[in-house]
Amino acid sequence: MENKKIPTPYEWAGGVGVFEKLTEVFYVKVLKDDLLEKVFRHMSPEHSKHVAHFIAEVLKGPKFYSEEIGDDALKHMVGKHIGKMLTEPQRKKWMQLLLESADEIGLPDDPEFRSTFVAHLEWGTRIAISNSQLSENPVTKEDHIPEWGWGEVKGPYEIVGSLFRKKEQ
Ligand code: HEM
Repeated sequence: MENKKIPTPYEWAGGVGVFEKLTEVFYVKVLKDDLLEKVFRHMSPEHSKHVAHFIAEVLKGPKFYSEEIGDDALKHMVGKHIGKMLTEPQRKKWMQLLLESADEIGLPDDPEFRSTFVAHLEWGTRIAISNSQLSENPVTKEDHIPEWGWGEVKGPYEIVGSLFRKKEQ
């Protein structure tokens, strides 16, 4: 693995256009969904792009969302969920539709990428539900937008041939 640059999950996914396409397809589904339509019917025109840019930034892409929103980007994002009283069935549906959209647009489906991608979303949606029960924004100046790497599975960049090949020490 010497001298080999490890791609970020963002790069592996294919760049910002892929994330924008993902959320575009996702919100078409959301607005047709019984559980989620009422949650998102008043979303801002930039919402889909902002969510795409946030996820791209978390997966170690360029700081699109931070640059668009400014210093308080995380507080702004969390603030959008505060008081919304989102439910677990809504969260589950959000996950289901997002992952269906991922398959539809051909987001990489190798086990390593999907594992880190789903891990982030599973974590993020649970935080969103939890924040939505609050009436005040808990984000402080010390908090920052998370960064999500490859995690324990290691990346597909290490896998040539068998998925289960034993790694050289
Ligand atoms: C990993 C999971 C999630 C991420 C990354 C995420 C990301 C975001 C971002 C970046 C915004 C702010 C958009 C902007 O600045 O214009 C936002 C707003 C919002 N999110 Fe989430 N979110 C997640 C999960 C959820 C879930 C599970 C729900 C509901 C079931 C939800 C409901 C909303 C709503 C209602 C808004 C406000 C929409 C608007 O007024 O424009 N989010 N989300």
